[in-house]
Amino acid sequence: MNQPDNELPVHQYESIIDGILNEGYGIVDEFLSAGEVASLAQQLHHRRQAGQFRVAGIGNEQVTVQTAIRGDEILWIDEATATPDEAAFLGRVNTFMHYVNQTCFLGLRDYEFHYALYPPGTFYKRHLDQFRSDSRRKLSVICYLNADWQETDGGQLAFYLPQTDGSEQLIRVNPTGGRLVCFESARLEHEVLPATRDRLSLTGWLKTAGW
Ligand SMILES: O=C(O)CCC(=O)C(=O)O
Ligand SMILES: [Fe+2]
Repeated sequence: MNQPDNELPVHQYESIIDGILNEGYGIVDEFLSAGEVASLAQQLHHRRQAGQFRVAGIGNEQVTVQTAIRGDEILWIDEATATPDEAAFLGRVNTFMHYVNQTCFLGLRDYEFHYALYPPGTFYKRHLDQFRSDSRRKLSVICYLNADWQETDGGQLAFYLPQTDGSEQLIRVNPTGGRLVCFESARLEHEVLPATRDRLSLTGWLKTAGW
């Protein structure tokens, strides 16, 4: 998955940044190839079968589990125990983060990522990703690991885009394998709709330094 500098997918980075600036969110397809999606999905399942996943919580410390708000199971990726594919994914995100810093001056320094699996019927109600006590989260990044996702499978990511007249526009994005979605963590309210099959992703945040 490592790419030499002269082959960086700069066009992908540019279209993500353009999307965030112009629409409030950026999307690129094929951030990961079908083969990469398949191997990361396999590693997710392997780790889940090994009992490494936990029901996700709400808030910084992930202490409160409230399935009426969110029903996904997650596993934070630890660089020390990452598989080569996981490390390569993080390396790619790191390259994107540095590109964003050079072009947008956001001062991003760090990132954190977890696998997420939403079993059928589970969801994540409308929310913002930046918690009161952690303003370091600047950009939310989600990369989907679902082969052959169909519209009828549900599980869309819904964005609530504020309009100048005070109304909201609802945008629905399918969690198509290989697709990467990125938006400002403090600004864009969003929701995960229930699906009829397992919904897999790598979700994370690009963060500034400090507290
Ligand atoms: O999986 C998604 O599409 C979004 C997940 C999300 O909103 C979150 O984990 O905060
Ligand atoms: Fe979120």
